[in-house]
Amino acid sequence: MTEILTPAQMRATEQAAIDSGAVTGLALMEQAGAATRDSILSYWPGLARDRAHARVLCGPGNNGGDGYVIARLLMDRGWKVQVVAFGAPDHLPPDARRNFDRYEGALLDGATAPRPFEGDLSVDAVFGTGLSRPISDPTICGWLVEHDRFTTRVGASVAVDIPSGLDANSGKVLDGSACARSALTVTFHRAKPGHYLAQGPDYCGALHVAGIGLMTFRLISPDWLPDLSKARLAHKYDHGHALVLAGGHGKGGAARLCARAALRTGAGAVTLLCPSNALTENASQLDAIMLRQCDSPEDLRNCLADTRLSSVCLGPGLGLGPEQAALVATALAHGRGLVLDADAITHLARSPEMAQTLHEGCVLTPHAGEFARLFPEIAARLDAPATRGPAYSKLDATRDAARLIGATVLFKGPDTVVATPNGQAALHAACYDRAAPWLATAGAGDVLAGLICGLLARGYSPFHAACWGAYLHVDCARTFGPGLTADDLPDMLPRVLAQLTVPV
Ligand SMILES: NC(=O)C1=CN([C@@H]2O[C@H](COP(=O)(O)OP(=O)(O)OC[C@H]3O[C@@H](n4cnc5c(N)ncnc54)[C@H](O)[C@@H]3O)[C@@H](O)[C@H]2O)[C@@H](O)CC1
Ligand SMILES: [K+]
Repeated sequence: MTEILTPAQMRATEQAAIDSGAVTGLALMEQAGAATRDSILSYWPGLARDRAHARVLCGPGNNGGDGYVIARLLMDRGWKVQVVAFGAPDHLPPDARRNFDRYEGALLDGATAPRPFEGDLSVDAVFGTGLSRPISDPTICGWLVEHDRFTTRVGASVAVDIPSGLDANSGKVLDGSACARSALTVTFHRAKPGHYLAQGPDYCGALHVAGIGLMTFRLISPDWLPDLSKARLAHKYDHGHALVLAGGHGKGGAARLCARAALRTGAGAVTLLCPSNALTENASQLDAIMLRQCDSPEDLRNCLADTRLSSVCLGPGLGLGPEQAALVATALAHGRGLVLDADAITHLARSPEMAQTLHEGCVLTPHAGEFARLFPEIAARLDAPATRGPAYSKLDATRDAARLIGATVLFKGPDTVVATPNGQAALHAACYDRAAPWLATAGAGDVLAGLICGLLARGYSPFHAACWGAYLHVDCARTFGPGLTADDLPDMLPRVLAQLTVPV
């Protein structure tokens, strides 16, 4: 399903992101310009090679501001660029004005008579979603006619956000307005109705929808999950190798639950690492899962030297002593996909230096208590009574935590929120038709950590592994139903996966 936003919804999304402090209008404009440049270079690879000559028509608003960014970025690549500027610079909105000032190339006043362009690429950044009335200014109309002719004659032309003169809401050319066709339209974040309705497709040419770093927040739903089947001819290590660290003698149950879940997600191999005093205990309870001794950070380093290892999980039943803290530090130094749960989170909370070594490959899976230990100020803000709307939410808290710590955070609960350091976020709410009250059972969290570790091993991103792990976790619980214990969860995965995947 591809979501479409009306221009008003798009403006509200941008404004909300700016108001939240997550991004500035200037940063969005820079991203919009960079995304357009990237689309140009990928759509016309020949131009990318040849250091082409571009003309950019820049309007009096923020669409024009995008145009100034594009002009600068193409010049940075060695292109020859000419901007045709409409409207007085002093009347440009602030972000567009900043980019007008940063552009140091050739500039032609848009009030001069329109002339044909003999270069390689023409860019229409005259009006975007701010178009509110027909374009009637004869000189602007003349320049748009030139752009339209260039599209027919040369072919390499781009509309920024929407062809100027086209209404982004209806796809209609405003009555009596000039409107220029382009070969390619690059719009931002989401397509608008006008790209698809009425005359829209005819004027847009091809359509690229480019991300500009706007935060999104989605519900984790089955239509979002990938086909988790295994490739027919693949080798086991093609599906990754997960490593799970276990605690000492008598403490291995949590790690075994975690390892079983990781293997059931389809990871090619799972190895449990444990101290020598726990080898017998674990050996007597594991078959498909490999077992290896680990009594020191040196042992862990040796193990991590195997390049086939694609993810690691630490925390369930690990222990809170200094030896285990050293293991967490060693795993973090290795930079692989890493799930940090339970005791590993406590080690991070105790050592700000260690927390600083977290990286983008890490997923932290705190429950509310662990979250409060790791992020006391954020937790206090979340726990404070909501006296005014909009009140600080679990979504806000998880996003702030992920940004602060520089890793993906999955904040557990019946309402589980996943967020990344760049503000991407998703929610899995085990309520309504997804309620899973039997999931409130000892060891369920260890299984979740294992699911995420297995998906990381298979090559999914930390964000997706966390989101899909949360979804599978609840599906397993719902599939088993009443009487569920954590041991049952991994054994439910085959049934859950069979419903999600295309049978081979
Ligand atoms: N708001 C944001 O944060 C972002 C906006 N972006 C760009 O900004 C565009 C929207 O910018 P604006 O809202 O400044 O609007 P536009 O740049 O589309 O239009 C500028 C202004 O021209 C005036 N105008 C409308 N119709 C006219 C006409 N027929 N003749 C003469 N003047 C007319 C209006 O006062 C309008 O505000 C988007 O399409 C997109 O390209 C991007 O930079 C991404 C971030
Ligand atoms: K435009």
